[in-house]
Order: sequence, then C-alpha cells, then structure tokens
Amino acid sequence: FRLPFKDLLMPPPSSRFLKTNLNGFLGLGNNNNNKQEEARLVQEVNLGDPVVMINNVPTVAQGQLSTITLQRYLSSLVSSDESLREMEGLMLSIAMACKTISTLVNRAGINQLTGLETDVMGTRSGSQSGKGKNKAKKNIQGEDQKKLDVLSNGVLKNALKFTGKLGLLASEEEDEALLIESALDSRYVAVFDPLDGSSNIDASICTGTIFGVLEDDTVELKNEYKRNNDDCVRNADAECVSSTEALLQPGSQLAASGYCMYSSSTILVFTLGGSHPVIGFTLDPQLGEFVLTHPNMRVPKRGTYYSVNEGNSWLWDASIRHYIDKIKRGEGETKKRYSSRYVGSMVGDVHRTLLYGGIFGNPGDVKHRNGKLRLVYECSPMSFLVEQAGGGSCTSDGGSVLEVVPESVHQRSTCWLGSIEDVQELKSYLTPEETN
Ligand SMILES: O=P(O)(O)OC[C@H]1O[C@](O)(COP(=O)(O)O)[C@@H](O)[C@@H]1O
Repeated sequence: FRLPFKDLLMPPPSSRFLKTNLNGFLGLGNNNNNKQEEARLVQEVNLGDPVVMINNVPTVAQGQLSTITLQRYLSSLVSSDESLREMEGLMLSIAMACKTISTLVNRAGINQLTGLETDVMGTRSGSQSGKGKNKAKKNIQGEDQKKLDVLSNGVLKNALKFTGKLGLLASEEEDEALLIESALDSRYVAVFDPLDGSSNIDASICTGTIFGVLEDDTVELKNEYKRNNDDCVRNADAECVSSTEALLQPGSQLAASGYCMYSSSTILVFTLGGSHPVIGFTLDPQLGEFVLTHPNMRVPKRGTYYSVNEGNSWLWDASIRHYIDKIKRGEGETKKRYSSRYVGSMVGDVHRTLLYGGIFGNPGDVKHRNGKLRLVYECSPMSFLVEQAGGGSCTSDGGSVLEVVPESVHQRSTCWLGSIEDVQELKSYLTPEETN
C-alpha cells in the first residue's frame, strides 16, 4: 500500500493505522472474534493497567515488555509525579516527529528525497540556457544541507512548536535560536540535531535525531520580547530569532535528552535525568507505536571496541594516538586487543557503545581543534545520556563535557563517551599528571 505524500508529514495515526491494517498484518480474517482480538490489543497496548515501576524502572513479566507503549509508560510516570506532565507532552511530540522522520528516511529513495537541498541560481544573470543552475543550500556552519536535513528539521520544529510547552528552540539546521511567541511562559527550551549523520543518508546507512530539553528562564525571554516592543527580529520565514542565553547552559543542566536511531529498527532512547533510567523503545511498524524494549540501559563498565575516525589519526595529538595504539595492540589496562567499529553517524556509534561498551570519540585535531561535533545539540545531550547510564564522557583535554558552558549555539567541542573504565583509561593519557 502507498501513503499519499502529505500523510508523511502528518503524525502517524497509530489507532487508525492499526484499525485499517492490523487485519492485513496479522493475517486475521475479518470475523467477529478477530475484531475482539484487535480491540483487546489496541486496549492493552495503549491503555492497559498502570505500569509497575521500581525506582522509575518499568518492571513487567518477561515477554510482556512490548505491551508497554511510550504513551503508557509516560502516563504511568505522570500518575505518580504530576510535575512531569509537560515533559510527557514534549516526549510524545518528539516521538511523533521521529516516527514521521523514520518514514521519510525509510522511503527517501522512493520519494526522491535523497540528495542535496538546492537553490536555483543565476536565472536573471544572463545565463545562456536561461535556466538557473542548482546550488547546494548550506547551513550556518557552511555544510551542505541534505533535502532530508531540511525536511526533518521542519517536522521536529513544528512538532515541538505545536506542544505550546517550549519558548525557545535551537537546531543544527537553523542559523539562529527561534523564539516561540505563543509560548513565552513555557518552562522548557529545546535543542536538537534533526538528522545526525546525514552524510550517510543517501547510502541508507543508519542516521538519527538527537535532542535535549533544558529548563528555561522565562523572564529572560519575555524581557527580550518586551525590549522589541512586543515584537522581535524575524528571519526569512518570519520566525522570531532570539539572542538570549537561555540555551547556553552546560549539559549538566539538561532536564532530558535522547536520540532516535533510524536503522534496521527505529529506536528511541532517552532519559528524564535525576532518578530516571535511560530507557529504549522500538517502533513497532505493525502498531505504529514505540513499544518498550530496553527498560533500563546500563553501559558495560568496560568494552573491547573503539569508535573514532582513524583517517584523521596523523592529525591527532600524540596522547590520543598513543592511547588508541595501546588499546588496539592489547597493551592497554585490560591487555585485551580492542577492535575498531565506526559508522560515521554519532547516533549509531553511541547506540552500539551504550549496548556493547567501549569508547566513541570525535577528538579534534590540528586542523579542527574542536572536532566536528556541536556541543549544545550533539555532545551535551549524548554525554548526559551516557553518564546517566553509568558511562563516562570527557573532552580531549580530559575535562567534563557536561560542565562546558557554551558561548554560542553552534560551537564545536571535542567529545569522548562510553564505558566508565575506558573513559578513565583515556583520561590517564590525556592528563597523566592528574592520574599518576
Ligand atoms: O566525518 P567524521 O569526521 O568522521 O565525522 C563524523 C561525525 O560527524 C557527524 O556526521 C556530524 O553529524 P551531522 O550529520 O549532524 O552534521 C556525526 O554523526 C559523526 O559522528
């Protein structure tokens, strides 16, 4: 069956999807008891009894995990902690956007959504053909934007705006932070990379969405708005741009962070910080719902994989080259030889590191001192998540990623994260004086 294109940008209609297609998927004929079975399934996955939580970790009988949808998990959390109600709305909107982006990514080749986002240039400047030349659009960091970068950005931006729970947002694909006039009183601000690893998108290699939610100093936002006579500076899309510092908070201040990985499965992994676990939900294509698959993700204390772009090793600091050399020769603390695993999509490499352990890094080098990754919407949200799962993270000078105070929304930062013992071993190379 084919979904008309416009439906791709609409929130995936889980129950309608279920109603129209479950029979087909489950190969059920359409007689009465199948209808009852269908109704029971809808009932159970969406509403069901409150989820039993021990220390905020959903605790269910084996084999029952997948009856817990994201919606059910969040409503159970809110039933025991009303202060999470706004976060529930935000997470459900982020999940809806990720479902939509997952569909866009899966069908990119079918819908001609691969390739670069372009501008038609020079029609008037007397070009012979009279036809303009397509020129790749670039984001503020000078990177070519993929069509799916721009589409995913639109999907997530609108999903967050529509919640009415966010006063400010920043994205890798937006030159400036955007003030949401209709929600200046809201409690939260959000940062995101709508499609991370987009250099892999046209080859259908895993990509992902990274997000972070911070508590907001609303007064600051309102004052800025007031200072502009209840108006604001607007960008080409008439959106309010903001120069407030509400987004420039260290990662340790995050109220929630996570990613959604688009790969052989679509997996949403996040934490609400504090006493909440790092938890993972897999998109069930039959139900169109995220169902619980990873109730309490913990990074193994030690791994046997390193994940870094070794193509740049000749440009690295000697201490980093020394560390990687030692662990791959089996001359590190464990005397085990480490294997290299590198997808080139941070979300994919971090997801594997969260599950299997080891270390992922974007170390920076003599050419790019601060590496390639952005602090506010890549390094901080991912470090917050990995540390919440019992792992570690640091910058290439051995400092804490989560304590770096951003000076600008798009600033880059070096970043290492993974198993706590692996990060500590790396730090012993980066700051020998501190560790000896
Ligand atoms: O090409 P390099 O230097 O290995 O860098 C790869 C890194 O860059 C990224 O692709 C940056 O992501 P974007 O696609 O969001 O710009 C990361 O996903 C990945 O870890």
